[in-house]
Amino acid sequence: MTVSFRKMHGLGNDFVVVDVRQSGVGFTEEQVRRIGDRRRGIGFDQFITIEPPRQAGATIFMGIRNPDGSVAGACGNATRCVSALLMAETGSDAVVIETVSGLLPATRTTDGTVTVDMGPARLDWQDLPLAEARDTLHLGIGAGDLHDPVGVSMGNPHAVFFVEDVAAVPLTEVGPVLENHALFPKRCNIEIVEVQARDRLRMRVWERGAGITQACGSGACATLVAAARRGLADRRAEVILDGGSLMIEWRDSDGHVLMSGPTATSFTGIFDGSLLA
Ligand SMILES: N[C@@H](CCC[C@H](N)C(=O)O)C(=O)O
Repeated sequence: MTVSFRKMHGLGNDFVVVDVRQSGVGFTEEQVRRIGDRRRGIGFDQFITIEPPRQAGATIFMGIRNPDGSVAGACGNATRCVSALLMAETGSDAVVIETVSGLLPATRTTDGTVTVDMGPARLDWQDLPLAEARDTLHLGIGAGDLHDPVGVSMGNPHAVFFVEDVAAVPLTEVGPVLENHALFPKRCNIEIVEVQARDRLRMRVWERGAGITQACGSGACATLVAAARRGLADRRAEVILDGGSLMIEWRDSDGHVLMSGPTATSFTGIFDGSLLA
């Protein structure tokens, strides 16, 4: 059996996308790790499966896995990429992506930008989850010069640290320490953020199960929410990541977070048998 895939990215946050709606093919944790090897496999920040929908109203179900094989509850950049694929397939400018965290409606504008309703920001300590009850506005932990992040769940956990200069933070050192902090029983995505203006935030990310990536859509959403909660930003802002910018809005009426940005396909291919053995 041949299995084809598509390599996509959103601002350099890259994905192997496999459509298993017809074949029903499944991938073990070991296979995902092998495909994720950037020298011996293909390499990706997230491995994405397009599956038949499980809930009424959804166009497809999207499975999300990190290079270490772990399952993730949200991936903003992949949601835009998969939405663009389905829009091309259906000819519609509106689709609904289902994940383990819920239904995410997406729309496309004439310039090709895709906007995803990432759902409500979840702010209770159980939502992340944390190991114990704490106010998510002040988690009170730290590493190196980083201290006291804001906790936000966008269907996956984020801890957002505010700093003077994102370039000065040794993210490869503090990232793994904070990702695996005892306060996070399911580990955590770590964002460091420099507030440049009330509508412009510069962010770098250490992703759970992936390490430093060029962009993290759910992390950009968590960043805006955290900055607004701390009174540092308005409810709509540009979030500038290593790979480019996303526009993020935390809607007043229902607390949903809207993320807008580009999508791209790099190439398509067919898995060699040895990767799936
Ligand atoms: N790159 C993603 C987030 C991917 C999942 C994350 N590493 C996790 O484990 O929660 C995005 O664009 O949101």
